[in-house]
Amino acid sequence: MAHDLNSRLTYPNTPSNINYLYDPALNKGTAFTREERDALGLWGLLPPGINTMSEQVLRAMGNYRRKTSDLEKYIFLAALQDRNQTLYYRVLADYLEEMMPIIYTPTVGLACQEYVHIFRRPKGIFVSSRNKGKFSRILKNWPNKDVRVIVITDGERILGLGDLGVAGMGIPVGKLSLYTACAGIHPSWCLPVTIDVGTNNVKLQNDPLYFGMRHDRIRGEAYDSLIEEFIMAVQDNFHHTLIQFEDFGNINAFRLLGRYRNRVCTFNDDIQGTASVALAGMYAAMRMIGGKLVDQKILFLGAGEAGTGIGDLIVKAMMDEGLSQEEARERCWFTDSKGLIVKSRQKLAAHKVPYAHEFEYQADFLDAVKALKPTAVVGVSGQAKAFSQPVLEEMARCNERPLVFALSNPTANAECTALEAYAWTDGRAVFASGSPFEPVNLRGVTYEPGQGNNAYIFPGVGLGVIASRAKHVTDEMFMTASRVLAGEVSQEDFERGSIYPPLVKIREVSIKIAAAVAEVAFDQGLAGVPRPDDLRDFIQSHVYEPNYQSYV
Ligand SMILES: NC(=O)C1=CN([C@@H]2O[C@H](COP(=O)(O)OP(=O)(O)OC[C@H]3O[C@@H](n4cnc5c(N)ncnc54)[C@H](OP(=O)(O)O)[C@@H]3O)[C@@H](O)[C@H]2O)C=CC1
Ligand SMILES: CC(=O)C(=O)O
Ligand SMILES: [Mg+2]
Repeated sequence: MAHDLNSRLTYPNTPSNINYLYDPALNKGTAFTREERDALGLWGLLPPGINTMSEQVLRAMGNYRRKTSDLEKYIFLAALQDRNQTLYYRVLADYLEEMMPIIYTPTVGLACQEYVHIFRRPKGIFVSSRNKGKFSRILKNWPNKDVRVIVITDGERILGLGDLGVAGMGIPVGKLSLYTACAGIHPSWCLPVTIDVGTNNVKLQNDPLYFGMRHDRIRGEAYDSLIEEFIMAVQDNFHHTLIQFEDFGNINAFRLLGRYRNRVCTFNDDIQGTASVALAGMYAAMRMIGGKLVDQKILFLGAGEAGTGIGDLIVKAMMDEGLSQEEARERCWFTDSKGLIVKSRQKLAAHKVPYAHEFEYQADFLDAVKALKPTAVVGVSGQAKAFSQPVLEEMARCNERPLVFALSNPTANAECTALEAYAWTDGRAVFASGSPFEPVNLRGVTYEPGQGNNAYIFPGVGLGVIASRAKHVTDEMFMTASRVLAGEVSQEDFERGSIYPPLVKIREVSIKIAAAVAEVAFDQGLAGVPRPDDLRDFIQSHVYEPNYQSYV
């Protein structure tokens, strides 16, 4: 008997009637039609009335808005995704602006911090040090065989929140929701992965509810061999799968990008996606206030993945505009936790070395601003409030329109708020932030700053790469994405104070980015399919719309 029960519980090749209700990819809930209820044997398992999807959206939104905290809203949406995937993506598509701060930064950060306490059902694949040698077999446990994009984290640098171990899984899950919501990548093509190599977060290790590996982080060769095993397991199991590295610590991120970028189809979102969205912001800012990229002097607070990633792409973009590499690097300055990066500093990490200029060392950021008089400050340090009133006042003193990008996430880690950026620069700052801020009203003027977040980039780049079956992801693709994104910012956006298009346009923008990225793949000889006559139609043919399929 027990055997019979177990075999019934095993997922059959042909879904049984109950699978149509309990498999989120199949479920339509009260929207199953009469004909489907007849054909699938669903009468009696549902209330007799039949709802349209619009009615279901209305119900979902009512329930969502009744939740009194953002974390509760997150849990509601996660449960909806587990229950009825199509409806989940429909409400995201219809209410993206309202839901983005819940499924993504800032609330996803809180959800990761609370992950082991709010956990209901697993999403994605977990591989750990315990499974060494078995990664390929584990990937075979994933029910979808046609996986086109993986977002993987090892949980070491989750937003600006540090090491969250296996609880970092909320990030790949959230990023892949955006792949579908913002670029229409089919949900069944998406696989979130956490590689659990331990955690150095003592609080988590001591939390009785923690369900990750309770040892310190594996480092060195042992770590590298786990990553290598995973990359090879992906090649064994799937074909043409894009692997996005997300929120790895920089102790590993740069090395892994260097090792894999020309071997498989991969990119690091924090290094390259962030670079692309920041460069787009710079291009758009130049359109907004006039001026040339090559005339900017940019001072970064933070010289890690995001910071030097942005620096490296801006250098490439300045070289495109005629500067030598050396001249371009001289326009980018960095401070890290030890102060201004200058030639005299000893033992700099490799990613910082190109930006160690001959200059007097400054320990303090304000002193660095005073000494260098930058046209732009870019915050990618995870340090809340580091763009203090004196810093912003100094920027406003030296610049008619200072560029102030507070890109650190989540909101509580932003280098300054939107209100601070405008208030301390007499409303003259060109401001963007990694996490969203409410519109600011200052002396009768309303500012609606844009979100300088890689979410504007990775879905479109991913779609272009997937559709063209590109072998590798190149810097030219990210630069192209920056140009397309900047070109989508309208005069109306500038007038409300934004250097990014509104989120309601993100799907349309992502599709344009995808077409341009695919074009680069064809031009660079990296595409794995023949060049289509109409790239736009070709991309569109890969786009999933969250509508119910008919089962009869
Ligand atoms: N808006 C967006 O799209 C994105 C935003 N981010 C955000 O950027 C932040 C950093 O991410 P990432 O670059 O990957 O992280 P890293 O850990 O790679 O880099 C952080 C950098 O900040 C520096 N830093 C730390 N404390 C201070 C301080 N007190 N003063 C000056 N610098 C300091 C570190 O210095 P040191 O080198 O000395 O340790 C390091 O250079 C995070 O908050 C993340 O959420 C990241 C990716 C995308
Ligand atoms: C947005 C993002 O990727 C980060 O903050 O890490
Ligand atoms: Mg990230």
